[in-house]
Amino acid sequence: MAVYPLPSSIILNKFSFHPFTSRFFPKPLFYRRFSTTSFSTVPQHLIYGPSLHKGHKIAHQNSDNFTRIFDITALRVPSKLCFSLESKLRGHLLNWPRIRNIVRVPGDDVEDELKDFIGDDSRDDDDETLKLLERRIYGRGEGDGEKMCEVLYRDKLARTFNSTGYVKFENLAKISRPKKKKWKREGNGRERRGNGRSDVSMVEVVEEEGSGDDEDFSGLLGDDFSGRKWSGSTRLLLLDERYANKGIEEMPEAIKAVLKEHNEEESTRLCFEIVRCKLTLFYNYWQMNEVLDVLLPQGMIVPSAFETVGHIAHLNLREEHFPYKKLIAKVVLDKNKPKIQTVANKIDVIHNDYRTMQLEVLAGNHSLVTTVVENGLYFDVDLAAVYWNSRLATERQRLLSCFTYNDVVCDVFAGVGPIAISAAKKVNYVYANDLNPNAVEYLERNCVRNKLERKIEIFNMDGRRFIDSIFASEKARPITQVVMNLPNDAVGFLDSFRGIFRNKHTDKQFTLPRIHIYGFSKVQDPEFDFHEKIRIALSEVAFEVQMHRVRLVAPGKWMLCASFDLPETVAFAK
Ligand SMILES: C[S@@+](CC[C@H](N)C(=O)[O-])C[C@H]1O[C@@H](n2cnc3c(N)ncnc32)[C@H](O)[C@@H]1O
Repeated sequence: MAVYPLPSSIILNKFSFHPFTSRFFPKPLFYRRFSTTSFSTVPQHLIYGPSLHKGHKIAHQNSDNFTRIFDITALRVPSKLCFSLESKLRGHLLNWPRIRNIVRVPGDDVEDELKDFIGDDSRDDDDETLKLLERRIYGRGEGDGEKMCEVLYRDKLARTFNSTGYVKFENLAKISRPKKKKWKREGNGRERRGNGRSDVSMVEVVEEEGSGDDEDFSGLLGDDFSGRKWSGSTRLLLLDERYANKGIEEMPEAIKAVLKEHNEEESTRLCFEIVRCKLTLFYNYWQMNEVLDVLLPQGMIVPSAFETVGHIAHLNLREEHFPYKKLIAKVVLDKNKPKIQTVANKIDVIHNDYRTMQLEVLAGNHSLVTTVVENGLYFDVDLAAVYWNSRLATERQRLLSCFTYNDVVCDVFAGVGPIAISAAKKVNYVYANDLNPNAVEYLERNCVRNKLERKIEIFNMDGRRFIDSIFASEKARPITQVVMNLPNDAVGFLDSFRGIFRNKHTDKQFTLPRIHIYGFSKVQDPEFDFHEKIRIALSEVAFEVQMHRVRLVAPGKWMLCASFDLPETVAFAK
C-alpha cells in the first residue's frame, strides 16, 4: 500500500489518544470468504466501463448469474475535502453510470464522543460554519440550548416574518421543516446510511493479505506512523478501473500533482490512503439489454425496444425469440417496474375490422385495461378490445393545430377518442363515430372522465352511413372539418361525400368541409400515389391536396395525411 504521510502537526494531535484508535476504523470486510471465478468471454481489455462480461462472478451455490465483482482502487480522503478533490480528479475517477465516485463505507465517520476526546481539529472550522448556517436556517445551531419543537419554531418564524411583512408560507414551511432522518430501518435492526451498499451496488474495502490488527494501517501514515489510524471522517474516491491494484507511484502525474498541491497548502493539508476495494454490481444495476445479452443464446438479436400503452409494454418478438418469450418478458418487467406492470407480445398483424391488436400476456398482471395520459387528457383503453396507438400522439397534435374555436369537427373513425376528445377541448363541437361498440363505450367513458361530454355527440355506426346521416341532418351544426383515420380503408369511404349537398340550394349559405384523410403508400412517390387514389375515389379531375408524411410504418411504407377542401362539384354532384 503506497501512502502519502500526514503533516506531523496534525498527526500528533489526532493520534495521541491511542487506546481508542482501534475502534475508530473498523476492520474492513473480508472478501476472501467468497471464492471468485473469473468470468469473461470477451477480452476484458476491450471493454471499457461496467459489463457483465467483465469482473468476477461469485462462485456461490445460490448466487445469481448477474452479480459481478470488480477490483478497484480508491483514495481515502478526509470527508471535508472529498468534493473539491472529486472535481479536480474527475477524469481519473471511475465515472461509471449510476455509481457515485464518492463512497461511504462502514466506519468512515468517527463517533461523536470519541471526537471530543481526541479533539478533531479538522472539524472545528466546519462546525462553526455549520452552526452559523443552522442559525440562519433553523434559528439555532447544535448546542445552542433546548431544541425548540417544530410547531413553536414555525410559529416564532411566522410572527417574526409577519412583523416585517415577508411571510410566504411556502418558504416558511420549507425552512422550518424537520430535518430528514439520517437513520433508516432495515430488517430488525437499524442501519446507518452510507454503508456503501444498496440493492444496485456495494463497495467494500479489502483487507490486505496477512494484515493483522497492528498492521492494518501501516500504510496510511508511512513507516514513521505505523499502527495509527484516521481520526476524522473520511470518504472513498473511486479511481478509474485502469488504476485497479496500482500503488501511488504508478498513478499518473496529474493525480500526484493534485494531491501534492493540497499537501502544500497549509489550510488544506491532506492525508490520504490508497485502498483496495471490491465493487459489487447486482442484478438491479444492469440494464435490460445487458441482462438479455447474457441470457439469450450467442448471436441472437437482443430485443431492445417495446411500445408502451399506459402500464402495458407490448413487444414484437421475432420467431427466434419465442422459446425465450417468458424470460424476455420477465426481464422487461423487472427493469421497467413500476411504470410497466404488464408485458405482452403482439401475436399477429392487425387485420380485423376494429383494428385491435392480438396480444398474449407474458408477464405481470394480466389486465389489458389501462389509462393513457396524452396532453393532459385521460384515456381509458382495453387493448384487447379497442384500437390505440401512442405513436400517433405528435400527429394528433399537428392535426389539432389546424383547428380553431369556430370549427365543428366530425371524426368518422374515432376509436376511444384521442382526436375527438382533444378536439372537443378546442373547437366548438364534435361528432364522433366508431363501428366498434367497445370503442364507443370507452369513448363515452373518456368524454365524461375529461368533462367534455357536453361538447361531443357520439355515434356507433358504419362510417359510410354516418357521413350520409350527419350531412343530411337538419339538426346537425354545419361541419367544417372531417377526420378519417382508418389508413387501410378510409379512401374507400370518400365516395360517400359525392352529392352530400345535392338537396341544398346552391344560392344558400353552405360550408364545404375540409377533409383530413389518412392512408398508406409503398411506392416511390407516395404523395402522388395517395393523391391519385383520392382523386379516383371522388371521381374528380383536379383539386388541391396538402400532403403530410406521418411516419414510416415499415421499410418503404409511408403513412400519409392528405388535407383538402371538399370540391363543390363533388358535394353537389347528382
Ligand atoms: C385506426 S383506428 C383510429 C382510431 C382513432 N382515430 C385513433 O387515432 O386512435 C380506426 C377505427 O375505425 C374503426 N372502424 C373500422 N371500420 C369502421 C367502419 N366501417 N365504420 C366506422 N368505424 C370503423 C375501428 O373500430 C377503429 O376504432
